[in-house]
Formats: sequence, C-alpha cells, structure tokens
Amino acid sequence: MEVGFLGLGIMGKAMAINLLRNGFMVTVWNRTLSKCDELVEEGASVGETPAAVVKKCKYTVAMLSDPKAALSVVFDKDGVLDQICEGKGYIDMSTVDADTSSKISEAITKKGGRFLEAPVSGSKKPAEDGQLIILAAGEKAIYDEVIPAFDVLGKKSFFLGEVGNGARMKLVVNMVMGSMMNALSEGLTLADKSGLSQQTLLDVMDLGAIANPMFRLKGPAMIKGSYPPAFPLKHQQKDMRLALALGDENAVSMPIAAASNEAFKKARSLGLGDLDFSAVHEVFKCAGGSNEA
Ligand SMILES: NC(=O)C1=CN([C@@H]2O[C@H](COP(=O)(O)OP(=O)(O)OC[C@H]3O[C@@H](n4cnc5c(N)ncnc54)[C@H](OP(=O)(O)O)[C@@H]3O)[C@@H](O)[C@H]2O)C=CC1
Ligand SMILES: O=CC(=O)O
Repeated sequence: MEVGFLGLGIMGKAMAINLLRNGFMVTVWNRTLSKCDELVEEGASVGETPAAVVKKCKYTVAMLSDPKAALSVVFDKDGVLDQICEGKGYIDMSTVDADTSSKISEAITKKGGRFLEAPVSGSKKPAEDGQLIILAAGEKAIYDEVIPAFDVLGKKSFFLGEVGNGARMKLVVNMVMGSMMNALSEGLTLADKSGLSQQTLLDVMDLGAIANPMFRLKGPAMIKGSYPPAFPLKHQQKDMRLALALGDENAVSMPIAAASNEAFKKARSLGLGDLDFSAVHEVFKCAGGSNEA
C-alpha cells in the first residue's frame, strides 16, 4: 500500500518510520523539509508540497500540531485540496476539535475524496513501538481499507461513528490526562514541602488503586526536574483549551480542567511550552515557594 505522510514531528516521524519498516511505501512531506532527510534514509520518497503527496498516493495521513496547522495544510496553496479527488482518501490523525475536523471533511468530500479523522492516544514511545490507541471516525469504508496501516501504528483501533466523535473522544481523554498530571505535580510538591520523600509517595501510589503507567513513567523524572519532550506541554494546553470549549458547548462545568488549563498556561508563560507536559510541575514548585525560612 502506498501512503502519503504529512507532518514529521515527534509523532509523525515515529509513525512514518513504522510504516516504512513494515513494508509500506511512504511519501513524506514536512513544512520544514529538512526533517524528511531521516525518513529518506529509511526508504521514504519526498513530496515537495502536500498537493504533490496527495497526487502520488491513494491514502494520505496527516499528523500536525493543532487546528491551525491542520487547516493550513488542507486549504492553503499547494495543499491537500488541490489534488484530492474521487478514489483518494485523507486521514487526519492530529488532535483537533470537532469543528476543524468537520470543515476538513466537508471540503474533502465536496471534491469527491474520502475522509477519516483518527487522533491517537499514546505518546512518543507507543508511537515508536506501534502501540497507539486509534480513535477513528468518519467514513467506515476507508476505515476498513486502512486497517492494515492502523495495525502497524497501534495496538487497538476504535471506530466511533460520525466525524467529530474521534476528536471529541481524544479531547475528553486528554482533559483527564492533563488534570491527572496537575494532581501528580501538586502531590509531589505537597509531599516535598511537608517533609516527605517524593519517591516514597510514588512507591505508595504505585501499589494502590491510583497506580497508573503515566505516574510510573513520568514521576521519577519529575522529581529530578527533568522534562525531555515526549508530549509537548504546548500541545497539552491546546487540548485542555479545546476540551474546555467542548464543555462550554455542552454546558458541562469543568472546574478541575479549568484550573489545570491555567497551570499549563502559566507553564507556557514561563517558557516551558516545548518541554514535556510534565514540566507543569515547575509551576507548582514555584507556587509552593521555598521551605527555607
Ligand atoms: N507527542 C505526543 O505525545 C502526542 C501528540 N499528539 C498530537 O499529535 C499531533 C502532533 O504532535 P507532535 O508530533 O508531538 O508535535 P510536534 O510539535 O513534534 O510536530 C508538529 C508537526 O506539525 C507541523 N506544523 C506545525 N505548524 C504547521 C503549519 N502551520 N503548517 C504545516 N505544518 C505545521 C510541524 O512542522 P515543522 O517541523 O515544520 O515545525 C511538525 O511536523 C498534535 O496534534 C498532538 O496534540 C497525540 C498523541 C500524542
Ligand atoms: O496526546 C497525548 C497522549 O499521550 O496521548
């Protein structure tokens, strides 16, 4: 199967490499074209523009930072819309809101193309290991056709019905995840300021009902103040913002998500946006002040 791939950031690079290593022919494009070089070494071809990739491939996947990027790659000059037509499919795996996804879907289908949204749960390591959780929605026929690719990229795919449901599911999941990260940061800070061992706190939590892979993975590095980016904080804050907008639309009160969003915004204002989202811990450390009199 020949697949186009637009967007070679942390996630897109790992996903495209997985496809190549599993026998797919892949043509890549990235806004910063030099990022394609590593993929070429893995056997990829390069398209000069999103339109060139779509022209060449029956299916094109996108993995882009946010709604602005997702819209720009489709609607701008030399974008996806220039070449999408009957017989071609576009699969957007970026995390965006349902409105963005619907706009893209309408434009693609108006030109005879087929559309699937398929955001993913799981970060850099699951992307490298082909262990993502895929939250697809849109046209079921194209979902069925690209299952061989999803089987390489992920450990489980869900088909959630009409366009928008994949985006909504992803935002709800990341709203919970971002709130949990804030709770962990607050807990680590409280343990430290009240004279407890942070590592012992992690050990205690890991044995009980609130044990989870995220605390286990991120906790020890957070104690050291180390936040190498797997899931950039700026993207987690974007997801919180979009989830809060979904809450507005549905009149759902979300005080915990709102407070978490404020902490992520504060972290961005401190210049931490490109670090891992666990860097929100620094906000709590600052707010907690020093134990020294
Ligand atoms: N990292 C993670 O753990 C996860 C991320 N996600 C989601 O996946 C998506 C990608 O995340 P990730 O790979 O981490 O992000 P990165 O920031 O590493 O990569 C973002 C990509 O989007 C491109 N891009 C940004 N703006 C534009 C634009 N205006 N036009 C064209 N291309 C643009 C970048 O191009 P360039 O290289 O030129 O900057 C890059 O290829 C996001 O929606 C994120 O929320 C979902 C699950 C996990
Ligand atoms: O969107 C981030 C993730 O880890 O999932």
